[in-house]
Amino acid sequence: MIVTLTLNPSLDRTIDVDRLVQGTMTRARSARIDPGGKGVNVSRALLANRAPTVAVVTSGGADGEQLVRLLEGDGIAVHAVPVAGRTRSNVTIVEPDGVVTKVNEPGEPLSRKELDAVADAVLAEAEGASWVVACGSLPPGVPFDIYARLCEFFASAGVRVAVDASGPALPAAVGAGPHLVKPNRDELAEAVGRPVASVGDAVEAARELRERGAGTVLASLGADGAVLLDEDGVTVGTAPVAEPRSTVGAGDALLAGFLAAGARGAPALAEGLAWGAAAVRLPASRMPRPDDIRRDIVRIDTRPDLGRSLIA
Ligand SMILES: Nc1ncnc2c1ncn2[C@@H]1O[C@H](COP(=O)(O)OP(=O)(O)O)[C@@H](O)[C@H]1O
Ligand SMILES: O=P(O)(O)OC[C@H]1O[C@](O)(COP(=O)(O)O)[C@@H](O)[C@@H]1O
Repeated sequence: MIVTLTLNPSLDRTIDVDRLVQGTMTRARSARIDPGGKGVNVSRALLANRAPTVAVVTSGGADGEQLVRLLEGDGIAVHAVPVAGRTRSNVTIVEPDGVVTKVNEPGEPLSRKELDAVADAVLAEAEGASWVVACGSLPPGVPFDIYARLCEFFASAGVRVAVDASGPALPAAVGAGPHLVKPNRDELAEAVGRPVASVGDAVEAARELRERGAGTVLASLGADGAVLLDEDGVTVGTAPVAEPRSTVGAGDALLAGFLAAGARGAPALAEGLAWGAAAVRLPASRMPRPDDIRRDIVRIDTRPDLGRSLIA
């Protein structure tokens, strides 16, 4: 069982337009709503591939109720913690040439009591779980070391913790010794305070995060695939997609595939890459099902070309 935690979930609104011109009124061609937030997406991808999971989410107002309804409608086990603040909406605007514009709301603050209720929910669900996966941005005012505290707590309880965080929450969590972190290229660069322009830069940055406390670093590099650094060493992989449709949630699909496949070494990296590539071929934040996943396109390299520049 994999428990995901999304403190700042969302209703993901994807709007297709012919052309977006800033400062003008644009009529949409179509629109859809998906349940969103990084942990939520990890649970959606796991369930779509019949891996047992439960999603712990906060839920506020009518939008929070809709989020829970959508998840339950998909058959996902949800542990919703009611909160006073409204669940946010994140908007993705897609143009026919694939240009994507995203606006993520900050979300609303959580009270001390609400945070305690979330902690109780995670604790209850984590009984007997293989992983707790804490993902996504933190609502305003939530302490940046909350994921770090989660790592420290579960280290003594014997449950592995994976963290997908940005900003100061990532280095704080790394220092608390998580079993796994999944930064993307920007998050990796911010965490080490230098640019990541090549595969070698990504490997060096991942190495630094391991030295600071992370057990495994799964660094996602968009179209350049991913770098895995764990106790077995460095593995780099790619899974090219000729015509990407939507990269929203691709990192979440990568992480879900990696965890579902055992979270270790080249086989898990290959599975994660296959799920990530499948997500990129699907519209909006649709998570891949078994029929969408092609493992034949994955290329794994245990002796990577460290000098290879990443796509700008
Ligand atoms: N344009 C793309 N072509 C092929 N695969 C992609 C593309 N963008 C993302 N992916 C896949 O999705 C994974 C996650 O994407 P990335 O953008 O790094 O993460 P995040 O969504 O967390 O920002 C990548 O490691 C890769 O496997
Ligand atoms: O918590 P954040 O960083 O605002 O991100 C939330 C957004 O991330 C997503 O989970 C997409 O994830 P990716 O960043 O992997 O594309 C959306 O469903 C959601 O709207």
